[in-house]
Amino acid sequence: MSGQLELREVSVNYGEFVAARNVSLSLRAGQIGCLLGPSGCGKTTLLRAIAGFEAIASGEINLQGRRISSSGHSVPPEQRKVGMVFQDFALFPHLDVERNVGFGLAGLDASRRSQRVQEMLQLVGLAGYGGRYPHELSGGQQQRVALARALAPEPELLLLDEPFSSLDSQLREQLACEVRDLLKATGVTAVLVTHDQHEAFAMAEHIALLDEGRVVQAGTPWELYNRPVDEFVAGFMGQGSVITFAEGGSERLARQLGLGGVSTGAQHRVLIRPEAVTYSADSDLRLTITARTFRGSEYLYELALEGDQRLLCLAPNEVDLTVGSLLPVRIDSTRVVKLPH
Ligand SMILES: Nc1ncnc2c1ncn2[C@@H]1O[C@H](COP(=O)(O)OP(=O)(O)OP(=O)(O)O)[C@@H](O)[C@H]1O
Repeated sequence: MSGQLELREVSVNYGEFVAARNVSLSLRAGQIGCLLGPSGCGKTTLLRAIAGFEAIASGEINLQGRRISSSGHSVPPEQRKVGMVFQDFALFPHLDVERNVGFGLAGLDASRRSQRVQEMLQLVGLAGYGGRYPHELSGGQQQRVALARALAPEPELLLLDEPFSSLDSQLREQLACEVRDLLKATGVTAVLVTHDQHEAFAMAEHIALLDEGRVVQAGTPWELYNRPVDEFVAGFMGQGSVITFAEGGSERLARQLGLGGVSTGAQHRVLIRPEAVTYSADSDLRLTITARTFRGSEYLYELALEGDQRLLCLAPNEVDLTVGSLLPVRIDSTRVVKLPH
């Protein structure tokens, strides 16, 4: 049922404007990929190109080894075996849940269709809801119906366009995990579009981070978080401090932080995530607290370094110190990432 997806050097233009430039992405059958990036970076454009709603200017898109898009050639959307789930669910308001889910099953006879609809409702945890109308469901339930409708015709590929962004944040994370498990259970290949790195982390096995139409870095969530290729990736994937070690003054700061081995003498920058900085009562490294935020189980402390630089530290909430006092910390140098110039 599921297909291997390959985008090879795909560019999409709107007139003179290049919305996606030489984008490559490769997903194995059954893998969940993610196009991640800030607003306007070209995510939806690429998803629409994969679905067949947007022509591509160059490159090619292959699904299950079959070329579905290249410059001047495009298999129509309805022949691509691609299912879609949208941000606003896009359910038919005048159809009940059963008829919404069965919408793409016109080719099946009535009993087979009804059986498939029930299977799908069971799969998404909505057995017994078939007679309800969309307005009688919560947002999370509506999105599950949308998912059931998209999966019912057994697509080779499922495309999800910001599927959780209209839901509140707690439900979003819960549903993202549920949907990942569900997709893995069905074995369908999927591409998620989102601007939210937590959603990407919760669902995707492979992420392509885009900026201004280009892939800046592609890899596993772990690689993008822990081994960002530049400051944009580092900042987009999570909190952290980018510390500059200036030429000349670098040795002192590096020694102060216990990062002598990381320092090279020449000017360079490193990324230090908050979890690499731990509260350690007996540490000689004591830094002034400039701000703190309560995070429930932890405080996020902002600490002053020389040259107006800041370091972030996540400390357990029993470490309850006020702004202006000194926080003793240790930095795990193995988790410090050297950034390119
Ligand atoms: N039909 C169109 N005609 C001209 N330009 C367009 C068209 N659709 C999108 N664009 C432009 O292409 C760029 C990429 O848009 P796209 O919708 O793919 O971004 P996105 O990453 O999905 O953004 P968002 O997260 O805000 O939905 C934007 O600069 C947008 O203004």
